[in-house]
Amino acid sequence: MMNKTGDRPHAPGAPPGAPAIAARGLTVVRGGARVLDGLDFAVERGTVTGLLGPSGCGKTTLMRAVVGAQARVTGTLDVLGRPAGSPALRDRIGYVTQSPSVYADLTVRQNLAYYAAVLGVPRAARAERVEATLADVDLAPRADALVAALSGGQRSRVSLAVALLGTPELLVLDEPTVGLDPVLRRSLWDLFHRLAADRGTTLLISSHVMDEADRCGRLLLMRAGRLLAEGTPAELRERTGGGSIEEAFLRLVDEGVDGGVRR
Ligand SMILES: Nc1ncnc2c1ncn2[C@@H]1O[C@H](COP(=O)(O)OP(=O)(O)OP(=O)(O)O)[C@@H](O)[C@H]1O
Repeated sequence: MMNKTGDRPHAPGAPPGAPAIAARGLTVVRGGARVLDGLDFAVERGTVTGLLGPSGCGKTTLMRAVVGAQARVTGTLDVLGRPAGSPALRDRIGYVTQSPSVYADLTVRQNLAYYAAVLGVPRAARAERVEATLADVDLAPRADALVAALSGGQRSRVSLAVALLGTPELLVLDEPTVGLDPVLRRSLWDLFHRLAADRGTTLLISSHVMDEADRCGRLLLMRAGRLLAEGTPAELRERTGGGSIEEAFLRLVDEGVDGGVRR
């Protein structure tokens, strides 16, 4: 199948089953420091993968590299079978940053209608796609409210809705549940799993809150620009003998697997 730009959907040599993200020796230098330092990992398609680590460990930088928005990236980084940043990936990836990027002086529905047009959703399908997306993020009751009048959590759901409009194959979400109440957090995680199960969407979701770890199918644990471990929550617990992912994380730090001082 050809896409809009006439490109093949997979890079030469990249099999259709290639991981959604494959990194080898991924390194990023910012302000003279290596903020990502030789990361090797893969994110399989159709998974909900959590990118966990303390504030400042490099999660946002990694996500920016994946979506092609980060300068000074070295090593290998393939996304959906193509080098990260390839123009052909643009409408196959949805990226939601920590700061909502929607228009405060438009209503929720007006924002979605505008972005549906920008994203090239056919005119005849737009209204239906907007309504379905409003329902997905649980914002139908606030559809006619100005974004300026919404709470922070509601605003971030409008940004999420914009990313969903394009039906991306890969969704990259930077701390989407920060500051949300537990009920809303649960409903968003349910939505993330539904997207993976029903549409085969791959989700890479960052959080600095370790208690969200068990909501993810797989985890990438980061610290200080390095990958401490990857696996399912159960695998990481088993490997470290820790009770919670937070304990597993601390054990990995103590073991010095991140290249820190070994005891
Ligand atoms: N523009 C910049 N120039 C130089 N260093 C930067 C720049 N932006 C970020 N950094 C540094 O890069 C490192 C990684 O930052 P990054 O934003 O990726 O971390 P993070 O894990 O997403 O943090 P948080 O959870 O607080 O969002 C930090 O040490 C930060 O100080």
